[in-house]
Amino acid sequence: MTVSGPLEARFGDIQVPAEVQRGEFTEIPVVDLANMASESLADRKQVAAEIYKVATTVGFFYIKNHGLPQELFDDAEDWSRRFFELPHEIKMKSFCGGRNNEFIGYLPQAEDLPVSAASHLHVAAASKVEAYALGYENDADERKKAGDPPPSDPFHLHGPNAWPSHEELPGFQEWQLYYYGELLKFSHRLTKLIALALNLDDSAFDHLFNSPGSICRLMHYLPRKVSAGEHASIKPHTDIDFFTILLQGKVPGLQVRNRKGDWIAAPLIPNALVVNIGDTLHYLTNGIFKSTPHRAINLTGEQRRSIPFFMNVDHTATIGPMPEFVTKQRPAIREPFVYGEWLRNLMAGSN
Ligand SMILES: O=C(O)CCC(=O)C(=O)O
Ligand SMILES: [Fe+2]
Repeated sequence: MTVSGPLEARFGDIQVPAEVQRGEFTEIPVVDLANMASESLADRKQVAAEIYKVATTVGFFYIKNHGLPQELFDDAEDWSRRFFELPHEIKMKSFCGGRNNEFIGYLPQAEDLPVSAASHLHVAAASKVEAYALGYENDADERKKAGDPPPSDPFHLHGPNAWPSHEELPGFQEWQLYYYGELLKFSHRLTKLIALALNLDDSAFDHLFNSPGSICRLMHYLPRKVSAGEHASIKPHTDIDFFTILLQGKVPGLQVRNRKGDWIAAPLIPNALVVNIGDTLHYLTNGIFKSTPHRAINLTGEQRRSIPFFMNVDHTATIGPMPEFVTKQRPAIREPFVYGEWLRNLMAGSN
């Protein structure tokens, strides 16, 4: 792995206005990925340079010409609608509470949460928002063959996924695995572009994604009236993952906070997806890539269906500032930690 030239110099070189370099952006930039799969390394590096620019300043960007077919996303919205239209009792059969990995399964809106649910679920549940999340399975990973052993799981964070049965929603499981698999494949390619953006070998992150803890989440925001002083549907947060690829669907609602504290709306751009850098990549790059706070709010009077795909590293991966990004001027921002252990603590509410 090599980094050519001091990073501070690279950072200083980027052609963006000073206020954007300070994180005071007023819109979410768009990166054109048309050359992502070019045979020419120079072409790929040009796209990577764009990513470097936006990941070090805004931390959020749209991707267009990503090569994923619109049909994939139209189908996804349709399946999401069908899932959330199921009766409450059926959705509750996949309830995330009390499972090994409480990030997986169905999380009802706060109003419908069982009183007995653990307190951290009450914190996570939002008013007028329900969600359903799928975790990693070999079956969704094109690199795995039939008979391959399941991922090693020392932290008991992998599966099993919670599905509505074939009778309850025929075709849903198959679609979920397919969609997850397509997003996982694409995300792998994006990790390579990100490695290039950081002047690393494009395989530099491959070892972190053998059986990744990635999660595909269907989200359903019901229409709601927000009275004075009330806040967003999904509260301000940063994502804890490597990066997130978000399908906003047909209804906007995402807002991103700049470093002045202004909330910048992320409008819908046809056929574009939103990517944001998560805390894991922020730590790996020793803070060079920004994990930016955001929230979502649905004030349209319509139902909103978004689908974030959280690209996570392996639960067994050790995460910490890579030596390439640690200098005397930029000391390590945190100690290395094991990702799955950190998630476990998060679930226990102690991080
Ligand atoms: O629904 C959205 O637009 C964003 C959701 C989000 O930020 C999240 O689930 O982490
Ligand atoms: Fe998020």
